[in-house]
Amino acid sequence: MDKLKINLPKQVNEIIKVLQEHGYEAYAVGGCVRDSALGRKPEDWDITTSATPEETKALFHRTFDTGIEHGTVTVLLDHEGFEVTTYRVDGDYEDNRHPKEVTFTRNLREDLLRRDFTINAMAYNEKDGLVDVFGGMHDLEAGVIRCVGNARQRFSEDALRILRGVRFAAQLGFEIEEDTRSGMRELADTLQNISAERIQIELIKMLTSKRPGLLKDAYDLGITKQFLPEFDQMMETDQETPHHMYNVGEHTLHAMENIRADKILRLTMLMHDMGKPKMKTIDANGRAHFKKHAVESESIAKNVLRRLKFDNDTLHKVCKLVCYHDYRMPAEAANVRKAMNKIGEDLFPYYMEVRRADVLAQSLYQREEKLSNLDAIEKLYCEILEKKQCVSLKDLAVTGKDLIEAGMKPGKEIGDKLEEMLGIVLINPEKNTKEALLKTLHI
Ligand SMILES: Nc1ccn([C@@H]2O[C@H](COP(=O)(O)OP(=O)(O)OP(=O)(O)O)[C@@H](O)[C@H]2O)c(=O)n1
Repeated sequence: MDKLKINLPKQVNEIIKVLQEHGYEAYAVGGCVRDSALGRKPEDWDITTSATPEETKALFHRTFDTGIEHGTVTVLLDHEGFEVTTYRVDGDYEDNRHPKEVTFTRNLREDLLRRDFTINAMAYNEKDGLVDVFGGMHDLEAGVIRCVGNARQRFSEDALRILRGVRFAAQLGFEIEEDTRSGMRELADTLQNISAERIQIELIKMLTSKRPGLLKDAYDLGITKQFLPEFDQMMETDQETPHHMYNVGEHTLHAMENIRADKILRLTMLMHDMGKPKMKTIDANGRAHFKKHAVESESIAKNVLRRLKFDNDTLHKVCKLVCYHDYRMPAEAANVRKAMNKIGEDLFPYYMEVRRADVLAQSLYQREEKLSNLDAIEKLYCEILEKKQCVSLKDLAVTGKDLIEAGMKPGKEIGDKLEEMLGIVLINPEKNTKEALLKTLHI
């Protein structure tokens, strides 16, 4: 266990050695040690040291203050930046905009004790090898997420850790240890104090992990209620229809697991049915209906994405896909061209993935028909691309300028006419020539 050998990047080694030569301790720490032990390539390398930020800055030519109030200095070597943080005893991992008072220490063990989970509380350098005082390697091997020391204390230091715990379980396929779980449950409501930006980062990491279905665990622990009560409502809405075998929330979890790990796709599946709880009606036969739920889901998705401070590009794409997730059509080329126009050429392939994942998370009722309809639509879509057929104004054979030259007055009518011509071309692609389209002007 303690023979773990990590190939530290040469700059990390150099920073550690310079600090050591000047009488300080220094180690690679946290996620990079965890990922190396798992045989994964770390995303970034963090260094922890007994030197204060001022002492670190005095030893390197090029540094800048990344989060000096948190004790973090970035050292630049070979045009790359490496974060070097002074040992700390407070577990304050808040974003830099809301710094709390931070206490530094010269003791590595105390620093590790304040980290979130045992698997994230290991340090490494070439001189001492692995420093693993809280059984991180044991938990990595056993596949366990366990808080370092007292779980309630760790979560009180930073409530985001409650969500991080589920995120790591989802990413690594690990189980959450019992006491850590009960700490999460007890303190779940303190997640309310965490900024939307920090929640968003963890949520995306979790949704794009190999087990997005673990959101169910977050629901069971009272976690989703704190920042995504819309998901709880779905978990509490049954679907009494032959098309479904799960309630709305469970269907959502399956739909997420049936689609590839892409941020836009997973967010779309998470929110595609959020309008169902509100739109549910039951007919005289006891059968549930969810008319117009897609439009309602779109409006809820917009609110949720704004609340969680997502960027406009993500908001636009996800809302569009949510709005069209239930858009069905007979598999005929003209319908597919019209749908490509409505949904957008860039989003249409996503739309097909969304439809398929949705169907696969439904009951077997009419599944074969639904899937063969999607197969046929996909085939038509490929043919349309191959033949480079026009599905939007940018590929129309005439422009506004052509219409003016043909005698039309500049103004709104030009736009209307172009749309009308596009309508013709979507039905009959062979009419996409200047000659054929200008002829329609004189009818
Ligand atoms: N709320 C937090 C955030 C971070 N950490 C500590 O800081 C390290 C680095 O945090 P971060 O970069 O956020 O996460 P990683 O563990 O590196 O994981 P990932 O790269 O997957 O986000 C963690 O390993 C952990 O030791 C912590 O104790 N509590």
